[in-house]
Amino acid sequence: MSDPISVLKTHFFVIFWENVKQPKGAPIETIHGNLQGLKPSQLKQLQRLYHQKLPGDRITTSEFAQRLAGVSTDIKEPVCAYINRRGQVIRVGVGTVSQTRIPALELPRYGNGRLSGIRCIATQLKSDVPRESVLTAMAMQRLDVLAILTLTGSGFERRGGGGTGYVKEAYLAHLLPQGEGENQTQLDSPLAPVPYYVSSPMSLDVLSNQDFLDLVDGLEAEFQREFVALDVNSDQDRVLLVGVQTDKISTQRFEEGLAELARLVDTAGGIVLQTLRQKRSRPHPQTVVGEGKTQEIALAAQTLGATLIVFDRSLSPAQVRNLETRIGVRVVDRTEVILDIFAQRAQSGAGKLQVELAQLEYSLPRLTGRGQAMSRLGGGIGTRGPGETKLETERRAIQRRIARLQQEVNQLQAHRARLRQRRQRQEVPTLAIVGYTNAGKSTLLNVLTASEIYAADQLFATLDPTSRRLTIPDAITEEPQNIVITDTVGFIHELPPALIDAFRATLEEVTDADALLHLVDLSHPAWQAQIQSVMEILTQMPITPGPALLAFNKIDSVDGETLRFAQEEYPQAVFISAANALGLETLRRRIAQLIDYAIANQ
Ligand SMILES: Nc1nc2c(ncn2[C@@H]2O[C@H](COP(=O)(O)OP(=O)(O)OP(=O)(O)O)[C@@H](O)[C@H]2O)c(=O)[nH]1
Ligand SMILES: [Mg+2]
Repeated sequence: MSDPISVLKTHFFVIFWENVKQPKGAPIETIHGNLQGLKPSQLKQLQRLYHQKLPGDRITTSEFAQRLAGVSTDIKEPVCAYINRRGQVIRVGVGTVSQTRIPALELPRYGNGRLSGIRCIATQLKSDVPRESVLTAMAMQRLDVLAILTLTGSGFERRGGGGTGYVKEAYLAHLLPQGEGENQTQLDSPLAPVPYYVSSPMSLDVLSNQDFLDLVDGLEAEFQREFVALDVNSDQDRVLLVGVQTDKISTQRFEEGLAELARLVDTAGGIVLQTLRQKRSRPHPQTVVGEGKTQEIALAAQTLGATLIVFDRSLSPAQVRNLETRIGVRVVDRTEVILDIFAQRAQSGAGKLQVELAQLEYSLPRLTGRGQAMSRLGGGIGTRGPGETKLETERRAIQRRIARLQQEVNQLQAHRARLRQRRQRQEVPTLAIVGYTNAGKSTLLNVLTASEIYAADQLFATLDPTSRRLTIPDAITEEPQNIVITDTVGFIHELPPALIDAFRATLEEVTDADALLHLVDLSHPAWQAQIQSVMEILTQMPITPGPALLAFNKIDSVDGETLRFAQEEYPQAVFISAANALGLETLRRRIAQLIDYAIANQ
């Protein structure tokens, strides 16, 4: 249970379980697509396609193609047959390739080093060149090949059985490897068209004499080579970011949010392959983005071999489920990425405790939500079973664990309170450094107190508060006096509530301090929004913290204009560079004045 990921795994197992249980009772010879108006005899004919077995080394035989074209001509609808590498027909559907395609979650997951191992033979009523949507459907399924048969409109049954004359011509289509060098550009650009090959029309004879194995082996070797060239580290998540810009948010703010999300993913150890954006007046209730965008994400995930989709906003459990079903890749929101970073960073027992609590609190309503969604569908056959029971047990186990962890956090809180009380009895004033993550708080504490606590160009480098003694000249007498200065966990825009709750023992170091030093990274393009976020989080704290001094850091990498602007806007602030020890004497003096003021006004 110490591994919080196991909770999520169970969660995903449940999703998967529900998806596979349905086909169980259904007949194997299901005909997919629109069956309206079909006669029983026509349905039989379609079902008989399942009895065909094709040779493994041919795309199709003439006989199979004619039979498929015959049914299609009879029902005046396109028909698709999907065939695996063993030559078995695994799916038959009435409609185009995009209408009959295999749902993402039912596709074997080969990653983009391989094709899906399934080919499709499809009929097309008109003789036109295959349409874009058909080729997109091919790419989304990573089909081995797609053969499209155009129809003559008539034909006849031979005396010995089997039809002839139904197929007019054939097109052969398949995905193409990207070619060297192009990969890189595709990663940064908005979704480049997926490269594919479409033959000119050929006779059915030529198509059925093509060597299928040769073609597919050649393609896969090429895909594999490119995949290896991408230097894919199997431990790292390959990530697509998805941003939804609603009316409420400016383009600049939206882009800053996406840039921060990319850094979060990077810090968590993922590789961002591509960012997809959509403008909507409000998120789609079921899938956040619209149907077209969902398809685009699925296609990009298939082509780029993504293993994770990260959304820039909170997702409801139902939205996650809907998206995962459509895209076929794990979907998480921003909060989960932040929780994951915290889980990786937590070093001390207290830190680990708080992270686990936060993760459980985040996942609990999601498990519950799932239970409610299932019961809303009504009880009865097929709804009972290990899924629901397991979920209930799991939920209760998590609740018990949360209660126990909360108790431990309470003890931690009491312990920290006793430490602070002892300091207060000795009447040592306390100062807490707060600020947006990566502002330079730990670096400042190090340079002020000659310490060596961990500071790094990462988000959430610090999780546990660290206190050090700092000697500063008294504001009036200039006599050296000791205060305690505490480095704290960084804040972030829209801090997940589960984190605020779980880290309250740590955050109390902030609320209990005599005064605050609010450090701002002036070199960050979004520094103003970051000040705003920190202020908002501070006002949400149960106890209002003491007076605060604003300090702008990293002035060494700030242009003159920004510096002048900030000085005009915040004339009371201090301007420093912690890394280059600039402005520290002024800072010490101002801290002394602040402490003096805070004590006098208590
Ligand atoms: N250029 C410049 N970089 C700085 C300065 N101060 C800190 N940094 C860099 O900023 C990065 C973040 O510093 P930290 O001290 O870890 O920041 P923090 O606020 O403690 O961050 P978290 O603990 O992650 O919230 C590090 O790479 C520092 O080297 C500065 O004055 N100038
Ligand atoms: Mg830090």
